[in-house]
Amino acid sequence: MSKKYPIISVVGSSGAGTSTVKATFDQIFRREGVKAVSIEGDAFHRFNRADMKAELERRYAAGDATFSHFSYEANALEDLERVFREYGETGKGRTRRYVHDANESAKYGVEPGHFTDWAPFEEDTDLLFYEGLHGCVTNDQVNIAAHADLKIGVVPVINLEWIQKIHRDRAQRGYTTEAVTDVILRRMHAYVHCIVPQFSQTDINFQRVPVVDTSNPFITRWIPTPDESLIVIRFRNPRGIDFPYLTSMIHGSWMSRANSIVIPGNKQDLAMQLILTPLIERLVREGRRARA
Ligand SMILES: Nc1ncnc2c1ncn2[C@@H]1O[C@H](COP(=O)(O)OP(=O)(O)OP(=O)(O)O)[C@@H](O)[C@H]1O
Ligand SMILES: O=C(CO)[C@H](O)[C@H](O)COP(=O)(O)O
Repeated sequence: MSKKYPIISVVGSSGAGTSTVKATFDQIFRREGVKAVSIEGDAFHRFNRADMKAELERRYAAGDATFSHFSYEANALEDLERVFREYGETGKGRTRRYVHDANESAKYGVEPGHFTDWAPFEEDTDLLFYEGLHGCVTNDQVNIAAHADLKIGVVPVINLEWIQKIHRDRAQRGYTTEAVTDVILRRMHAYVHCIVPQFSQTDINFQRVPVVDTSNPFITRWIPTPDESLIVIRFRNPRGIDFPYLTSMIHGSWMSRANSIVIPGNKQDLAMQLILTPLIERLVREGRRARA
C-alpha cells in the first residue's frame, strides 16, 4: 500500500473481461485528469509460447498434468511483486507486452507468442493500473495483494467466463473450440488453487450472471448480451458505501445482501463509474498531497 504512488489491481481469469473493464477505467482516468501507467498480467508470464509448450510437455512427461498459465510457477510473480513494490515506493517501474495475435504483432513489431523488450514506465504518473490473472496473489513466496490500494475482481459465473473465452480465443486468437476446451480443462486445477482465492482479497467483485440458458457453454453461438445478464457487485467492506444513492441512481438495481447490490447488465459501465470514481479520486488526491 502506498499513499504516494497508489496501485489499482483488476483481477480476473482468462476471458473474464478485465481488458474490457480497463476501458471504463481509462474513461474515468481521462475525465478526472488522472495520469495512469497500465500493465498487463500477461507481461509476467515466465515463458514465451514455444518455451511454455516445451515446459508443459516436460512436466507432463514427469507426471504433472496441472501446470498451466494459471499456475503460480508459470509466471514471474516475484517480478510482478517487485514492480508493485518499486512503483509504490518510487513511482518507477518497467513492463513489456506478451503478443498474442497478428493484430498485436503488427502493433508491437514482435511475432505472436513472444514478448516485447522491457521498457521503463512513463515518469510522473498518479497511479499504476494492473489487469490480469495474478494481481491479488498471496502465497508463501509473494504477497502481491498487500501492495495494491484498490483491488477489483471481475468474475463472471464460470460457464459465462468459458463462453467469453471461447468466443474471444476463436474470433481474435485463431484457436478452435476444441483447443480452447483443452486449455480450460488443463487450467482447472490452478484455476481453483491460484485464481479463485484472489477474489477473497479483492475490495469489490463484479460478477456477471446470465439470465438466458448457458448450460452448454461449448455450443453457445454468441455471448449473452448486457441486456441478457445481471451483475452482482459485492463490497468486502460495505462501511462508507452509499447504497441508497447507488440503488437510486442505477435504475432497476437492488440490494441482495448487506454488502451486495444487483444491477441490470447494461448498467455495468454506469455502476463502475459511480462506484469507482470517488475511490480513484481519493487515491489520486492523497497521492498528490503526499508527493507535494
Ligand atoms: N460485460 C460484458 N458483456 C459482454 N461481453 C463481454 C463483457 N465483458 C467481456 N466480454 C467479452 O468477453 C470476451 C473476453 O473479454 P476480455 O478480452 O476483456 O477478457 P480478459 O479478462 O481480458 O481476458 P485475457 O486475460 O485472456 O486477455 C471479449 O470478447 C469481450 O468482448
Ligand atoms: O489469455 C491468456 C492468459 O490471460 C493466454 O492464454 C496466455 O497469455 C497465453 O496466450 P497464448 O495461448 O496466446 O500463447
